[in-house]
Amino acid sequence: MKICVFGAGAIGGHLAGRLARGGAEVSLVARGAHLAAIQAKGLTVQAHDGTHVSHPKASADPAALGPQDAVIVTVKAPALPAVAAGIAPLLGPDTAVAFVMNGIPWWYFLGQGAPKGEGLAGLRLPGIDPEGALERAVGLHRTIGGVVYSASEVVAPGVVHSEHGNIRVILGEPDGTVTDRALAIAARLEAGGMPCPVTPDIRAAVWAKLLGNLSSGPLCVLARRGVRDTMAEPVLRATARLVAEEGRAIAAALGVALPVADVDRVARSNMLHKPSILQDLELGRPMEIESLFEVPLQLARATGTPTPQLDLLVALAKQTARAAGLYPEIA
Ligand SMILES: NC(=O)C1=CN([C@@H]2O[C@H](COP(=O)(O)OP(=O)(O)OC[C@H]3O[C@@H](n4cnc5c(N)ncnc54)[C@H](OP(=O)(O)O)[C@@H]3O)[C@@H](O)[C@H]2O)C=CC1
Ligand SMILES: CC(C)(CO)C(=O)C(=O)O
Repeated sequence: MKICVFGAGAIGGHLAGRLARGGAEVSLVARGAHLAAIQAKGLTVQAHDGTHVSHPKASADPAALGPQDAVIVTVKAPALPAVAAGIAPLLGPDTAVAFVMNGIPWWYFLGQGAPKGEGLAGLRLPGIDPEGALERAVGLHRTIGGVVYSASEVVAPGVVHSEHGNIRVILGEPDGTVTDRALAIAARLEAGGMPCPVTPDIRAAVWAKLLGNLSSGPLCVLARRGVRDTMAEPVLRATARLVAEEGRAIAAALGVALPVADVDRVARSNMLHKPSILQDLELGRPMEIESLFEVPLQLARATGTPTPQLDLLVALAKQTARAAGLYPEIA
């Protein structure tokens, strides 16, 4: 099975390594020093189950890789317009495109399985897919939703480190059907050591993961410390739980009933890992503020859900991003 990972940084690198181990004909789109290192020395993935080096075909130019059976998109959300502009050469008539990323995805309100509430059905999210470029370039018919649990970082060009063994990808079609194409990608990931259930309710999986990003992201950005160090301050751990509860309330208002256990899980999180949004701040890279924080808050407003903790923390996180030149100033 030919699978291309578009944006093979921390997560994409980890997945590409797993796919290679699982016997897929894997290629990747990357750039800069990371690409040069992969081309020269291969892709190294350091994980709980060992260090694995693979040699996938790698290019900055999708045209050099050609049509695929599946593409897995693992860029940060601000890079999605570039994916829209560049993905065409990877697409054949039946190519599936799985978006395995954090945050509210561009397709959330589209298609059969989407929320039907007033003002929500068919809602486009221009903060995530400006001018619908991705929807046009990929289309809902190709799209598979994805969520990933893997605390990962590019620790040197060509080298991805993943912190713990509690890893998994969850795939799901936006319309809730369990398709052969999703199962085929999942089988390749599983063969490479990445558990990969295919769910009929990918929107619930999106929110269950997002609770973690909401509860730890803004606080770690403000503290500029990893999860464990940030949450060592008891008030901040208590706040993380309140924020997760607010996220759960937004999800509920959209028809996604998450168990309290999801709040418990994220409120207990004790990983050393610096959330990827903090990695971006520290490295001066565009931050995923829209898909992780802003859109959830817009949905809170649209559904009349109070989110006082999140309002304050996201406002402060945005100011931090602005001070670093990584988020637009208020006009
Ligand atoms: N890191 C983590 O622990 C986790 C991250 N996630 C989510 O996974 C997604 C990916 O995050 P992560 O892997 O950390 O991000 P990274 O920044 O590490 O990886 C994205 C990669 O895509 C590359 N890229 C972006 N645009 C292009 C382009 N046009 N052409 C070629 N390469 C491109 C980037 O290159 P460059 O660096 O040059 O911009 C980078 O190497 C995000 O949604 C994130 O929130 C989810 C769970 C955990
Ligand atoms: C912190 C973590 C692992 C989970 O919330 C994450 O998703 C990220 O680094 O972006």
